[in-house]
Amino acid sequence: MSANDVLQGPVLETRGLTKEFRGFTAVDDVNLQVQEGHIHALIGPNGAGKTTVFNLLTKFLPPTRGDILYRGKSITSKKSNEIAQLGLVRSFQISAVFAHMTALENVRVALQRKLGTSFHFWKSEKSLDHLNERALELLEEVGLREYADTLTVEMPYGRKRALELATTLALDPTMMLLDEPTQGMGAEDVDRIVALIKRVSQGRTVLMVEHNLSVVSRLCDRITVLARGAVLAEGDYQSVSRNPLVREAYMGSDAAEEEGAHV
Ligand SMILES: Nc1ncnc2c1ncn2[C@@H]1O[C@H](COP(=O)(O)OP(=O)(O)OP(=O)(O)O)[C@@H](O)[C@H]1O
Repeated sequence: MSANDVLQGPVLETRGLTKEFRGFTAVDDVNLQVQEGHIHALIGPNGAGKTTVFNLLTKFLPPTRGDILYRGKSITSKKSNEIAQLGLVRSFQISAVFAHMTALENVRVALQRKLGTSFHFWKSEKSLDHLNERALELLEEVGLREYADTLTVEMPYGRKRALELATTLALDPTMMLLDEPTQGMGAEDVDRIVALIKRVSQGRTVLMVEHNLSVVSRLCDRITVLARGAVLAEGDYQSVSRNPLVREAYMGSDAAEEEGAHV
């Protein structure tokens, strides 16, 4: 295989990815391929294994079997921080954003985390200015410039989720893993986040777990449907939503009810 073949392959790939919890197979021989530049959704009814796949991809959990490849190289035995350094970054949950710091301070902390190792960096006033500039740029990018000095605890929920994206972008990801980015949002916030994800995904690859199928239909190039830990179907929104197996798997589940509510 030439170097070119590697670059043209999927950005992120799993081969036979399996996770068992005391004999219960939560993720069952999953072969996932995420192509460069795509927004790829991982969907499926409750308990399908989506969160477990995410936890495996970001090394929160070790797999029982199988391999994970990023840009053609195995990352199966790497740690969370090591894969973040490779550019594969999971969005932080709100709980990881400091409630009693301002939006600007939170983004600055994320930027510092990225630069963390270079202590000498902090000795220069100039570099601190630069950090503030970059933090403001990131807030601008997610439409939060006016919230720069607002305490995070006082921000509306939808804006906190946007801040979460800004702190993710601070780590300079080439690929972002977004865990239910529109969860718990009203329609207006959902629209704003959809537009935001569209914008920040330019030049990047995104894999997202998302229950809201309207969001998936508007954003995603490709969709993988999980059911009972295994891949049930894969394709674009049209083909997946017409698939009788997918319809059956969603029938009677909470996700089907959500679909009704959102589509
Ligand atoms: N640490 C664990 N120990 C035992 N079983 C687990 C553990 N984590 C997940 N499971 C089980 O694995 C299955 C898949 O769970 P997972 O949370 O990955 O599904 P999901 O698709 O993300 O569901 P949801 O949409 O409800 O968040 C479930 O049956 C769950 O009970």
